Amino acid sequence: MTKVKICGLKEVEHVKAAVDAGASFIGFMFAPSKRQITINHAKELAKHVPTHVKKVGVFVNPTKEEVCEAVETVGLDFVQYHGHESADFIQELGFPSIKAFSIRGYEDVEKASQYDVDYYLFDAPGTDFAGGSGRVFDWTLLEEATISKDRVILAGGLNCKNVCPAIQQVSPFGVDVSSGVERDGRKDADLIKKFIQAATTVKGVYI
Ligand SMILES: O=C(O)c1ccccc1N[C@@H]1O[C@H](COP(=O)(O)O)[C@@H](O)[C@H]1O
Repeated sequence: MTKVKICGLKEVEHVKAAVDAGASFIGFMFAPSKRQITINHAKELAKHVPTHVKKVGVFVNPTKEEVCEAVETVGLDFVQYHGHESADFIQELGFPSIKAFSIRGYEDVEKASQYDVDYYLFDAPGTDFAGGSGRVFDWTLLEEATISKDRVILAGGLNCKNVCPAIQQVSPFGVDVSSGVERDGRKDADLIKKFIQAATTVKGVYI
């Protein structure tokens, strides 16, 4: 079954909706974004996340101190690096990690092989911020990827309508969504539920 990460949560109601609907990962944004929250805010939200659902902190070019403080205070299970962090930087910090790659062309997909991380997240390039633009990239660019599919998380403009064809085409380990489960700039419990239902009932080609 394809795993789902619901990203950019800010309200307890939406954390509960994601957990109840079967999300495997919940993402808290610590980087500049309209979804950015403080470490203390995330700590409060984290109280509503059971241990089987993994808490992910999303950062863009953070300092080591920022990452360590958030991991310790919130009890993060994974750190998502969504900027230009080097493989050495991620390695030195040593936390379970997800590295995001903004895909403009195949050369961006190839960059993934330079990293030794738990999951490789392929996303569309950001617009105002480093990610979370709600834009889709060309999924056919992943066809030649050398990274094992069971380490791939697909992101970028996914929603309740396109998540099934996306999974059928790419067969990723997981899918990640932010804009696609929002209405008028705010997360929507009904869309979260519909997205998770769609993503977890469709079968990929390889998984
Ligand atoms: O969500 C954001 O605002 C954001 C800002 C900076 C870096 C990453 C961000 N979000 C990540 O991008 C994916 C895709 O978002 P979308 O579904 O296209 O809106 C999101 O899931 C986050 O992992």
